[in-house]
Amino acid sequence: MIPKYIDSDKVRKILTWPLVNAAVEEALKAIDYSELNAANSEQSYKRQPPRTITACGNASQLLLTMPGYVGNYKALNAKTNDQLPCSSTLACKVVTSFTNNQNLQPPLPNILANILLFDVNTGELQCIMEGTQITAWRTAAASIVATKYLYMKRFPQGFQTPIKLAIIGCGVQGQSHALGMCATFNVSEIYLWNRRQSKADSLLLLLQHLHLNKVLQNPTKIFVTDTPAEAVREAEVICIGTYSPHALINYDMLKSGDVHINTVGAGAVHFGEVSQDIYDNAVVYVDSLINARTELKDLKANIIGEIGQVIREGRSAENKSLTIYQSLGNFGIF
Ligand SMILES: NC(=O)C1=CN([C@@H]2O[C@H](COP(=O)(O)OP(=O)(O)OC[C@H]3O[C@@H](n4cnc5c(N)ncnc54)[C@H](OP(=O)(O)O)[C@@H]3O)[C@@H](O)[C@H]2O)C=CC1
Ligand SMILES: O=C([O-])C1=[NH+]CCC1
Repeated sequence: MIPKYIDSDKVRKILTWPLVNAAVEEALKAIDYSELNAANSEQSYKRQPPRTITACGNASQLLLTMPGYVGNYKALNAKTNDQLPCSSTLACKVVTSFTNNQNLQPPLPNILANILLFDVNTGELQCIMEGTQITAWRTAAASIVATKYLYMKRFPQGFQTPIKLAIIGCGVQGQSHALGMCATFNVSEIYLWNRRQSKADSLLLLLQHLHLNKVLQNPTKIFVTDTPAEAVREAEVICIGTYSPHALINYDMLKSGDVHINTVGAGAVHFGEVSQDIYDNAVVYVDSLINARTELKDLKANIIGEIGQVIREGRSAENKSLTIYQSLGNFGIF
């Protein structure tokens, strides 16, 4: 059987922020470190082993494999909301992170992804889905869900609470975080910083265009800053996604009071964009403890647990004004 190929145009057409946010919230909720092997033939269950990271030549060229299995789940028909028959999904996301791609002529994304879907009865490969955009949207959506549960829940207005947002790094991740956050929350001000300012300027123009065309509804004041410190000075929510090998923000730069940080980048080592003194003053939540155990083993931080547990138990984040969502990635299924 020749597997079906779903290209990036087809994938892009079905992505909307409400859809992706809801799917990612479900996926985060389903990650449960404590029940990893609780398979039961009657109930829905999942298996998501740790991902593998293979250096291909040097540490700036990586191959990541992210398998996942969900057994016996009942999805809803997106149009009618009717329950579909019970099904199972076996998938593996395969990602490359080659940090020189942006310098090629023409440039390629540094992060490229494909998602493989298999027949659950025979193991045959059924479908290859272009996953580069899904990765950009999914990662931002996970930060959005983390912001909703770790930050927005602190305020009586909840979702409608106006926020001042900082985007540190305006590459693929910075852009998807800016767009997703503005589409989901009431962002009153957004501060953009990028090492090469031209990318921050382009993101400013894109956001202005989307506001003008009413794709983004809430009015947002948009600023490009000269330094990361200026970008975060007023910010209540900070999204940082770069390949920087050293910290770009430290504790003294942050405003006092409630602040939430989504840190998604840093390349081969999945932390380090944020200084040690920020971790010293924060509580940290992750997407997947099983990956954190290896990938964050050198991070000195108060890691409370998985964001999925906060969602499942409906509890608030620890009573601390500074929270961090440390995003590693890894959804074989989404
Ligand atoms: N947690 C997760 O699930 C995921 C994490 N990631 C991670 O997010 C990060 C960004 O990925 P992506 O947006 O796709 O990559 P891009 O190549 O699109 O963007 C990279 C960004 O990093 C900046 N940058 C690179 N080196 C430095 C440096 N030394 N100091 C400051 N800024 C720097 C670039 O600035 P400039 O434009 O000036 O070069 C650019 O803004 C990576 O670390 C990647 O591994 C990606 C996908 C999923
Ligand atoms: O989950 C993911 O797709 C990735 N995490 C780090 C780089 C890509």
